[in-house]
Amino acid sequence: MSSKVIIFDTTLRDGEQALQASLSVKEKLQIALSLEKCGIDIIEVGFPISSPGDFKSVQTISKKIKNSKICSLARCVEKDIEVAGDAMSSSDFFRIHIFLATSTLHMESKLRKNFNEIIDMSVSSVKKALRYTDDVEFSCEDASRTTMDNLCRIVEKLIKSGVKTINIPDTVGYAIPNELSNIIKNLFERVPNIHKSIISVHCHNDLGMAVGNSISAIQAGARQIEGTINGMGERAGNTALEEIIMAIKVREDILGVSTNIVHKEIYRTSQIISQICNMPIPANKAIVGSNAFSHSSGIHQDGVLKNRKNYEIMEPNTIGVKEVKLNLTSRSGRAAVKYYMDKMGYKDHDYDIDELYSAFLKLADKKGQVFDYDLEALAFFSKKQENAEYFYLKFFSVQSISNGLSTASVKLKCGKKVYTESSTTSNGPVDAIYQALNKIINFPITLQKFQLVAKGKGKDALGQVDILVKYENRQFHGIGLATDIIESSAQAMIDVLNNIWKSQQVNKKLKNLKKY
Ligand SMILES: CC(=O)SCCNC(=O)CCNC(=O)[C@H](O)C(C)(C)COP(=O)(O)OP(=O)(O)OC[C@H]1O[C@@H](n2cnc3c(N)ncnc32)[C@H](O)[C@@H]1OP(=O)(O)O
Ligand SMILES: CC(C)C(=O)C(=O)O
Ligand SMILES: [Mg+2]
Repeated sequence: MSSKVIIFDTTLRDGEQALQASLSVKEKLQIALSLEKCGIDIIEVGFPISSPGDFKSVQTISKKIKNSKICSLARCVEKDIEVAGDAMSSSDFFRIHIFLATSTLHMESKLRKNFNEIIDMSVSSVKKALRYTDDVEFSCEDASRTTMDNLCRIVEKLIKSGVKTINIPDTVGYAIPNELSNIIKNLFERVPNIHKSIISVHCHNDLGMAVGNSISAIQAGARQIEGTINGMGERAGNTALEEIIMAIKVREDILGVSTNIVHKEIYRTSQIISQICNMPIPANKAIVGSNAFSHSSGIHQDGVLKNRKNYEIMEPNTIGVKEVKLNLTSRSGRAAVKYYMDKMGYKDHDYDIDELYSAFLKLADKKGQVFDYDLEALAFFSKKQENAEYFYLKFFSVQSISNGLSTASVKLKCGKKVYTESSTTSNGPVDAIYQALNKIINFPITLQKFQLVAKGKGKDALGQVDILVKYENRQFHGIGLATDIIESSAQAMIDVLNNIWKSQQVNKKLKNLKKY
């Protein structure tokens, strides 16, 4: 049996079924290109009979993708198979994926057919598909609720009729790991021609077991895993491919298999797909969540700083994550505070760690998250200076008109003086207000992240804006909270400006100290 597991991605088909609005041709192509770069073996790009738009995207993607195999879905319906073959005709090698339900429940109450009719429909559809390609996959939909006798019977017939890949879907996410691996083992034991095909599984996550089920299927002999990036898909989603891929890599000692994936592309691919599909990734999502490689509690941070392996089972840069984050919160200890001070170039004798740590705890309890520049301010500012905000927004007004132009005016208090400026742009009111502020401050800053979330429900919910800005090779965070989202955007920028200003004052103070 091969030690390679084929990775079959269905983000553009099963994943897209979960979206509130279908993707455009351009968006689908962008996703397909990133999956190809990630080394995905087979990309299921659509279900071309379902709409002219889907046909067009399958056609477009088929012309562009060269290093992954393209695949399209079809029912056991002649027209579906014909349309799938036509849509992919410009690809040098492609797969047609046919499916038909085999469980008694689906046969009786959905398809209204008996099992003999199901076998006939399946075998004749395979024959039709073989006219377009020699690579035909067949899925016995709802296989995990199909009787073992029926499953063995139909699988044998399908392999005989030329199917190269037999897929065993857990369509409704009902199976548990031991059960799915028994189904695969039974197929290997009871179907005489089973070794002429590759056995695949396609799991759904209704009970949160899609990845566990897929892994147990690999252990029982499955050599193709179907799933989606970030686990997107019908209802609770599909097997999250990034989790399977990394489980295979990290637990090679037990699983003894590998994939063709370019691991360093995983994080990037996940981010692209999340953004295009407008499906945010939960912070605690395995592998690709923003917390997956960050450490928050003091004991873990201390352990990681002594030896990363204490709390990291894989290196973040394996999947393309550049930085491990140690969050500075009131759960952090001295080790993390010292780590950030070291990182900024301060030596132990520059500050008193016990004093700094107790000031840090007070600030962390008040502010939630603390950043490196906050530590600097705590270590080198007097109490009075530390709490003083240098910049303060006294007034703003914004006008957006339908030809696309936005004008913003601001009145900003800078220390003891007040300045007024305005700016007009075609990039919307937030950009207009940011430009007006920067006309006054004139800091060479680059906005790296802008995130707006509603805190609460309804029209009067508070809008929280979090921004990340780069200034002279350092990153500064800012938060703004107001019911008016333009105001919260402006407040977030002013928070950043105050943080930069404080850090400049620390630098000035340290330079002056060095003179003596
Ligand atoms: C488990 C899965 O994920 S399967 C894939 C699910 N994906 C989708 O359904 C997305 C795309 N679907 C569509 O665009 C449409 O449903 C279409 C174009 C496929 C069909 O549209 P319609 O012809 O209007 O049929 P509708 O969706 O209402 O019903 C599905 C029909 O397909 C039949 N059918 C379902 N599966 C199969 C199959 N594998 N082979 C043959 N017929 C099937 C159903 O029995 C039903 O037939 P009926 O109308 O004679 O009762
Ligand atoms: C079409 C098949 C493979 C499917 O998506 C399922 O059974 O979940
Ligand atoms: Mg599915």
